[in-house]
Amino acid sequence: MLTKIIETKYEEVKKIILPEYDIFDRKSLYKALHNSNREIGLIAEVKKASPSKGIIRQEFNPTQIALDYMNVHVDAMSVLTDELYFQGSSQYLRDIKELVDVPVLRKDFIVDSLQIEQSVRVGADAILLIGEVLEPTQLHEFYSEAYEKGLECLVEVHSYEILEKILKVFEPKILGVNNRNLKTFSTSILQTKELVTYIPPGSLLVSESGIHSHQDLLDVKGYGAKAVLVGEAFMKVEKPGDAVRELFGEKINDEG
Ligand SMILES: O=P(O)(O)OC[C@@H](O)[C@@H](O)c1c[nH]c2ccccc12
Repeated sequence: MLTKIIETKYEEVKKIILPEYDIFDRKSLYKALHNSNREIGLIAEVKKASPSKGIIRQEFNPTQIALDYMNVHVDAMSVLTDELYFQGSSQYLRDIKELVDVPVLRKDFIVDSLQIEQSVRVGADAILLIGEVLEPTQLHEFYSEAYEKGLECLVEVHSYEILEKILKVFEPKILGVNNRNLKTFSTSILQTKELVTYIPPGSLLVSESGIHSHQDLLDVKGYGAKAVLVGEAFMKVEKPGDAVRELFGEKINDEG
């Protein structure tokens, strides 16, 4: 599946028409997670569908979801912009960026530097770079290019093998362990536990995917994650904000 997604990306990149340059007030993802409102940083995801789960949220109103996330003070938001496989859109990201005052991560499969410029112009504060998709030197080039343009990167890996290769080249400031194997789609939060000892002390560790319960949250925090990236658990329920509070074991009262 990953191979197919990447093939599609290379085709899409050929057809990119860059939007007009616009001015956005960039926010730091690193700082937001580092100075989290909670015991562990939270990136809340806005995602309608995925190749592994199909449609996750039928009634999908991205700005409404973003407002709901704002109400419960998430530290950052992740917006899927891939259209074909995740039913996302860069327009969703732009709309959300204009509405919220937390950093917005563009969740897509970056394979070409044109997509970085596109991310700048649609208002992203950060982009995702996937270790399983890019060669380490290429990833590092994209990383530097993004930072030069005022964007930050979440560098994601699933396996130790890929992490090791990347760390030979550089140490990303924000490092994500994706608990989901992008080839098989199976998730296990133990992936975070397994890789945590190899994460450089200067990198902020984000545990991504497959976090559903308060216990999962406590577990990854116990392993040493400094932040979590959660999508499905919030998207499945009518009010994503309620699910945020539930995940953190916070009391939900009707007035709030
Ligand atoms: O919905 P979940 O299991 O909470 O996962 C969120 C996020 O980690 C996941 O959407 C994701 C992580 N890495 C990705 C790369 C591409 C697309 C999506 C992803």
